[in-house]
Amino acid sequence: MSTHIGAKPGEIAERILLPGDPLRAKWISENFLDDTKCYSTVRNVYGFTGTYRGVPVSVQGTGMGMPSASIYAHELINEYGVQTLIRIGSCGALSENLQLGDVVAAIGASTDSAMNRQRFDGLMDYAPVADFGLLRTAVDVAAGRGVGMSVGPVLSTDAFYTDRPDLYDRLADYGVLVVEMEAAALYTIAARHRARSLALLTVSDHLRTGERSSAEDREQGFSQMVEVALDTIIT
Ligand SMILES: O=P(O)(O)O[C@H]1O[C@H](CO)[C@@H](O)[C@H]1O
Ligand SMILES: O=c1cc[nH]c(=O)[nH]1
Repeated sequence: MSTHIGAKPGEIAERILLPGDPLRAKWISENFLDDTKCYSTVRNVYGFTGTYRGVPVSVQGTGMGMPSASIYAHELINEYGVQTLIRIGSCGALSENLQLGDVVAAIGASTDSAMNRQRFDGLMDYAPVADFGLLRTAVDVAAGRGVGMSVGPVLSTDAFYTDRPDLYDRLADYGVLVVEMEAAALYTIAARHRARSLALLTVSDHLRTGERSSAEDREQGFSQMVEVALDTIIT
């Protein structure tokens, strides 16, 4: 058992999906994986291992925000030997070209978080990016499934509720498609420890139109993204 995960050695697969919402992890384990076992209920942030098309795959909730997601990414890689991590999250659209339910693959993640500023002594702006091989596979898988997945940069923010929407507008001017709260930390930690990571996101809110998905949709409405993530992670 690590500090925040209750699994015994060997109970977590080398391939893992990472939703923020622990109940999304449970829904995925019940509806997409076979032979599942819950390996952790610590803090009610559930983790499960099962198989997908015969390949062992785990799914672990990470909570909301980069400090929480960083703890899970760090312990999964360093204490359980996880090598491939795909975040499957919800996000808010900044681009007018996106609609609720659209899937986005994050090629890179800008951030307002101080975590990497501290990591590099405030002297460097590190550019957190997706693993190219995983991204390429996800693009192929989405195309094969007829899922119109957008690929582009995202914002990983510390604040779900922002006082500075003008800065979101400016980032959108620079091509940032959506806002979420974890990808930058996941990409940074995976790179640091030589693991592979990718963030796939489904648009749950639209910051231009004000549309919002229900809590139930955020928990159980992301089948297309989950299927793309699972086909990608076993390839
Ligand atoms: O749906 P999840 O994966 O939690 O992701 C998004 O939803 C949460 C905010 O509602 C943040 O964690 C954000 O990144
Ligand atoms: O607007 C949104 C929606 C989901 N997640 C976010 O971080 N922001």
